Amino acid sequence: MRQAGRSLPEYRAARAGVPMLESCLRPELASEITLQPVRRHRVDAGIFFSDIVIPLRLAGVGVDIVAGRGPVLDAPVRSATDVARLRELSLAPDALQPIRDAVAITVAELGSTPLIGFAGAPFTLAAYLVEGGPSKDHIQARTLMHADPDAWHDLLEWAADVSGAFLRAQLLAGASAGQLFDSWAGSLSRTDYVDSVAWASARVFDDVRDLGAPLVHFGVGTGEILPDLLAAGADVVGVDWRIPLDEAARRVGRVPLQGNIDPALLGAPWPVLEAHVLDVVRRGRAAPAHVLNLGHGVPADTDPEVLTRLVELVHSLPRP
Ligand SMILES: Cc1c2[nH]c(c1CCC(=O)O)Cc1[nH]c(c(CCC(=O)O)c1C)Cc1[nH]c(c(CCC(=O)O)c1C)Cc1[nH]c(c(C)c1CCC(=O)O)C2
Repeated sequence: MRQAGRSLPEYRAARAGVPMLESCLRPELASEITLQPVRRHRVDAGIFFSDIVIPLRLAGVGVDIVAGRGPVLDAPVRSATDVARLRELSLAPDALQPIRDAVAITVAELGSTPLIGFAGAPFTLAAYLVEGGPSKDHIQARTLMHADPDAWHDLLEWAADVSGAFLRAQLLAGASAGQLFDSWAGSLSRTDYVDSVAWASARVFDDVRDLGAPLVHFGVGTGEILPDLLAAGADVVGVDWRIPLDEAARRVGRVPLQGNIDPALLGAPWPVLEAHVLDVVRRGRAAPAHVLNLGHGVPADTDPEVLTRLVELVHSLPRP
């Protein structure tokens, strides 16, 4: 349950006075925040507390996370010249040390509970880099894709390499699985995804495949491209809340699925949420395996008791 920590008072206490990206780069703090929701909700795996823009920051890109808004760049990357300047930046071997340290501390504390590592997919990172911040339709990024295909290629290649290094560092330090978040891939036509984006996500998976960890590929609004997310090299396909898992299984074939509780229902009365969770579990049986989670992040105002109760409900169900 991504950003489960954000709804916790202990998260807000730990983060008090520390900027978001700074908290990701203090290994003891990042580890503590990763462990908080695992301790409280007794979920079956933790997700590493970090952010998709951390490898950009560590490579020297001027980026910050503005509360309530998201990642904001000092200077957007709009032209071939901007891309060439970006490509002069790279991750120094030592730059990822705080990430390795945080993962190592966390894995030691978690014991037999697995840790999921993650990275942002090149398109989603490019969407932030080109737009300079969060945007609705990622128009400028999608324009650059067609206006200057060579610059687009070079931008995605660079993003794939820093993201791949970020994910690889987590897996080498002890994370048990890796998830690639292409949060904004749903804004692309299928043709654009297949022709101009999928190769770069495949490049990230290729960077870590030799490590043998299961790899999850997730995007928001990606019902039309689920088979393409699989084809990029994933072992598991993540599904948002928009299509039911039995339909997702029909689209991707016999592949493990992850998903897809609608985050909006966390604020609904318990019987409504309970019926929804049971329906998700029932439809998930159409896949050969199902990793139950939310279709997207936990809303910050979610009552933590609801999350704990949801986990208890799922643990009480008979295993297939
Ligand atoms: C697009 C994206 C980002 N970051 C991430 C994505 C991809 C997943 C997705 O589709 O949501 C991924 C991410 N971000 C974070 C994690 C770590 C795991 C976790 O805490 O759940 C993960 C896996 C921490 C975080 N990343 C962020 C927070 C919230 C910080 C806070 O409010 O305290 C956390 C816990 C901030 C962030 N970072 C980003 C956004 C859009 C925001 C929200 C801005 C806001 O609304 O305040 C970029």
